[in-house]
Amino acid sequence: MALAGEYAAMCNQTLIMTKPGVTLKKTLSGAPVPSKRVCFSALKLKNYHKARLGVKAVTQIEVGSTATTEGSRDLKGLEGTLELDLVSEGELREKGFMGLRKTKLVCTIGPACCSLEELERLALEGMNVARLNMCHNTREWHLDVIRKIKKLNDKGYCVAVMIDTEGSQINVVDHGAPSSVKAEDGSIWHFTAEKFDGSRPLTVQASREGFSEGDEVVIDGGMATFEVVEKIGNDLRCKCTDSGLLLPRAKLSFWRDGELVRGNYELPTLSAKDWSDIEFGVSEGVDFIAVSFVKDAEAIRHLKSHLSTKSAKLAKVLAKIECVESLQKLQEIVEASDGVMIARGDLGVEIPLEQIPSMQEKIIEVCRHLNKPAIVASQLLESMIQYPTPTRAEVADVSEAVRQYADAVMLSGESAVGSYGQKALSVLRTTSSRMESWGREESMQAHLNQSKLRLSLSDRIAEQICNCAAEMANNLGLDAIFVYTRHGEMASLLSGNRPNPPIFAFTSDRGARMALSLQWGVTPLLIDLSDDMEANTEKTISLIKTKGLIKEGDTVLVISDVIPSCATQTLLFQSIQVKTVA
Ligand SMILES: Nc1ncnc2c1ncn2[C@@H]1O[C@H](COP(=O)(O)OP(=O)(O)O)[C@@H](O)[C@H]1O
Ligand SMILES: C=C(OP(=O)(O)O)C(=O)O
Ligand SMILES: [K+]
Ligand SMILES: [Mg+2]
Repeated sequence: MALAGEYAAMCNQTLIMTKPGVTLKKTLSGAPVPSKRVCFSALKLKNYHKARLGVKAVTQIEVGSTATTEGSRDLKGLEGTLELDLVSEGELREKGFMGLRKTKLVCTIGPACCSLEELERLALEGMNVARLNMCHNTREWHLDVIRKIKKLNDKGYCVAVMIDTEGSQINVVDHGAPSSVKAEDGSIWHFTAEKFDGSRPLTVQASREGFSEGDEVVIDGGMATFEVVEKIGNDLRCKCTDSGLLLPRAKLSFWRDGELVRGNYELPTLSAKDWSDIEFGVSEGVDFIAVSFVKDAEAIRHLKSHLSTKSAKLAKVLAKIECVESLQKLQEIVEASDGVMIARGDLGVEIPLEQIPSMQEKIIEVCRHLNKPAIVASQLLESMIQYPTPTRAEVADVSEAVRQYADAVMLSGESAVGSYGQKALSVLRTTSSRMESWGREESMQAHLNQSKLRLSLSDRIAEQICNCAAEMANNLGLDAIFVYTRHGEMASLLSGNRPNPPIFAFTSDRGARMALSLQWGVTPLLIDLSDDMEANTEKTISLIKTKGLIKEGDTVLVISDVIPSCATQTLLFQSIQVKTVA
């Protein structure tokens, strides 16, 4: 009764309420819809001639056996097309509803996987999002990859594109060798911002003003360490104090008296190059923009408001959590963004490595509560850059991210430059699928409810619907959840409950479909939605049945948050129904 009471008190709208189990008679376009008694909630609202009664919001909770494909309704006008990607369709045919993988897979694209054939192999292997790290390679190269992915999507794949900004970091630009070089203990190196001609050159980006003698220079979070022995103008003369490898684009951090020197973070979150890369990404219609070294919510808000003036299709903005400031302002950053990447590479430079697993779990949990996807990134299968099998520890790391309910896991060098990118992706896929099914078998996924973080009534109703829907779907052992959603909001909200059955999100918005590629457990499908929810449901079930993907006796839970376009602006139609395919 809580929902009904709250609803009536706060909304002051006309409501139709009956006792539990009593069904209001109604017709929808003249078609009788049989409904059964359901011991589910004290509230049972029906879509009851809302226009006549002046009802602004209708919540319908209905459980019934409905002849969905044949018989009860005139299917004229219900023909249409349904875009389900090739890979999900194959997975569904082969393994059934419960075989659909929940954890999404992101691959960094680099020279090792940028041909059309290689990209297609990754798509077939389950890549949901292709990441382009703007730190590397040319504009033309990135453009070529984006165009190839569009080509694959035209063939029936559904791969979203993410660009990842370079951000303000100090990188090795040139260390005088084509690949990695070893720095020996006690050897002397020069760090310069200029092209350097002398011996042991190390050309690094950004100015090192403010750094002083005695500072420690740490390469790639500990691959090698140097001490600044002398400042010569704007250059630094450094002695290697801990030998190790210098990779071509290694990252540098400066430490003084055991504390990180924040000099490089005084640079803006988005540099002129980042803005130019973002313009490029927007003009190419990328789906996600991941912002490096986010320090507060302001940079994210600024970028989002900039994007909203740019084009109709809004790229989603992901905040990379990779510095201490982003941990300190985690909540506000997650709230402002459309999701996060837990960028463990740089994060591991800033906080002790042993803190990363617990920090990762905390970030994922904050994201789940705020209904934002979280990607776990960096070094998941690092050894596979060189070797065809992962270490046991790497497999355990991937499993842990899945157990923590990350929305997605990501490959970096493993796919970009590694010799076994496709195999690494297959390891991610099989490891996450196994962990997911084990979680279900052991009932570890029971009832992850949304907490009441949302403030508006309609948001809280949506949240309650998702809580109920997930609980019903799990308890009743339903086959699938169908969500009808214009902007993807309801589907992503439901994903937060991490229900057992797969979530099929039907949307007529291409951008919303792509954005859902990153959301745990959601298979996004493109379809024309009408204002008639019954018609939408019947049309989709009919089309899926025609494809042979759903059969008589399968049970689906149907949820909608579609706002009919013909209705008043404020009219909301939110419902839960259980349908048995006839
Ligand atoms: N577009 C690209 N072109 C060339 N090399 C790339 C590209 N993207 C990634 N790489 C390589 O893959 C490695 C891992 O990728 P990533 O984790 O994105 O970068 P980084 O190590 O710079 O943080 C990079 O160090 C770089 O060597
Ligand atoms: C993913 C990361 O960011 P980038 O590769 O851009 O440094 C990271 O630091 O882990
Ligand atoms: K980057
Ligand atoms: Mg980083």
